[in-house]
Amino acid sequence: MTEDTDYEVDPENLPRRAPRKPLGPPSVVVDDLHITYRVFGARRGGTAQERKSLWDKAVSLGRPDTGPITHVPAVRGVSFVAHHGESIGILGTNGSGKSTLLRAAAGLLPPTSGRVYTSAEPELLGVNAALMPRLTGERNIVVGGLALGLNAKEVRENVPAVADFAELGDFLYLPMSSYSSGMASRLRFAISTIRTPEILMIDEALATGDASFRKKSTRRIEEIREQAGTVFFVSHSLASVRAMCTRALWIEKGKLVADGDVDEVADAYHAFVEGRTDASSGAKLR
Ligand SMILES: Nc1ncnc2c1ncn2[C@@H]1O[C@H](COP(=O)(O)OP(=O)(O)OP(=O)(O)O)[C@@H](O)[C@H]1O
Repeated sequence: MTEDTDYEVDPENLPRRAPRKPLGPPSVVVDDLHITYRVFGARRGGTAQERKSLWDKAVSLGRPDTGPITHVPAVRGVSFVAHHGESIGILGTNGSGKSTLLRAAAGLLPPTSGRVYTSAEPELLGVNAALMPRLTGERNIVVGGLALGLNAKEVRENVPAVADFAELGDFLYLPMSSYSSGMASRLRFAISTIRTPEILMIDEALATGDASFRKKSTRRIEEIREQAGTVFFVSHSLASVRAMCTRALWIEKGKLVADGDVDEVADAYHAFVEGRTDASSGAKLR
């Protein structure tokens, strides 16, 4: 077993994927996207290229302890077109660039080069989605709802349903700092899906939920997809990706090595993490 294949999720516990419908128009177009992080003062030395860059010298000026900037190419030339009505799993081993790709597609990271076009503002739901730990669950629902564009009346009307979906019980009136990670992650999911977003991006949000919550959230994602939204889902759980997605992108070392039917890509990825094939064999699926 490897850390990249989650055997804890019993596929029998997940609802069956709905039959595929004809796809709608494009919702997200990613064109030759490159994202390179710049890490300041990561180490002394650096390559000749790094030492030569005037920009790098300029930003290090006056900081004698700072080594040259290290460039971390997290996404390298990824292109794909997502359509309304698709749910797309993003697979890849640790550090392969999944979260970076998702954050860039959500407009939270500027491309180093390349373009991202979206038909609506994507809703990014992640384990780090910003809720406020000192506020109660109830206040966080209100703040989150307002941030999503609901009016005060709609927010008030939605509080009981969100609290119920997140299974908060009496914790609704306690600060979020007292919540377990599972409870906090259920609340994030419930808030982010108060209204049906056109493009929903989920980064491992379901990983901490128990089997029954995963079932419930999988159904909600299915509803969003059926209402012709596009769902992106980054997860290490192959079972969840297979259950929830119609298509999968597999990235390794920042490059897209496979893009196709979820079962075919998941099989190729599974064989790769089990050490039976190399990543290049997945490229056939593209
Ligand atoms: N803020 C950052 N600054 C510098 N490098 C980063 C930053 N965030 C990610 N990286 C690097 O970019 C690469 C891709 O990271 P990313 O988090 O996108 O991968 P991932 O596939 O989502 O990983 P995981 O499965 O472990 O969550 C990694 O080498 C990582 O170390």
